[in-house]
Amino acid sequence: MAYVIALAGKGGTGKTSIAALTVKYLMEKKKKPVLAVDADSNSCLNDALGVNVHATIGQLREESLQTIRSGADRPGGMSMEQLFDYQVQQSVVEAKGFDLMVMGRPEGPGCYCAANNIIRKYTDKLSETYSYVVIDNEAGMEHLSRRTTHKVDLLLIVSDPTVRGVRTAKRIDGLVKELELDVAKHALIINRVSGGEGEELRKLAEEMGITVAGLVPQDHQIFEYDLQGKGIVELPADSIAVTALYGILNSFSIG
Ligand SMILES: Nc1ncnc2c1ncn2[C@@H]1O[C@H](COP(=O)(O)OP(=O)(O)OP(=O)(O)O)[C@@H](O)[C@H]1O
Repeated sequence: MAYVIALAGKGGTGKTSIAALTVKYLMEKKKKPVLAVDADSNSCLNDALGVNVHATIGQLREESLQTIRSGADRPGGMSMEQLFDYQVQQSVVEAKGFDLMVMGRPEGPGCYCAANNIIRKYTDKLSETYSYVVIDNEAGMEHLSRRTTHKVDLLLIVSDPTVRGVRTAKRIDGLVKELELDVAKHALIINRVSGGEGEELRKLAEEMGITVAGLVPQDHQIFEYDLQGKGIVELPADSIAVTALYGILNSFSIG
């Protein structure tokens, strides 16, 4: 069974960037198959990973529904479920060192939940094939209550370096307990820290009863890579964000 790391946090905190750098860490340090799952319809994990996506779960679901409605023949007489399983396997982007599955932007009533259920089912199914799964979750908290991520070894909650950010993180932290989610460990990363505020926010978070995993600094190289359209998985080892995050991840005993 894979070791599952999920990322949560409100939009714009750098959750997707931390997810991509976590994939980079696992590829470099563990050298075993990694599955990245973009379960956030608003984020672009593929850009951070520097790969193109040809089909999302949302699109595949739409296509399958159309096949059912049109009564068209299915290849090899496959059942609808077999066809969809096959398509999902085909949609997984195979990159150097990791694979990627994307939820996309499901349209129409009920589609969001359906796509979420599909992604959950396939994450479970595929987690038997991979040693590590990294899930970039929906921004905000409602996804946790939908239990997109039901077996999670490590949940990293990402906050920006603001008091409001830490308070939002506290709400997410509280939900983990309240909803009795299947999360073995959870901790906060304060991202984009550029000065003394990081330590003050760490203190505030700890006073609120949140476990702080560590601080990741504001890194100009991330901006440069974004500007050049390069995936941040290519960041060099001397990147200050990479160094800080690797230190944080080393502190967890990731199997
Ligand atoms: N440590 C960092 N240093 C510099 N820039 C960063 C850092 N972390 C993230 N960023 C930048 O902040 C912006 C938001 O990051 P990202 O897209 O990862 O956030 P997000 O929380 O996933 O947001 P959303 O859910 O809206 O996509 C991006 O432009 C990203 O390049």
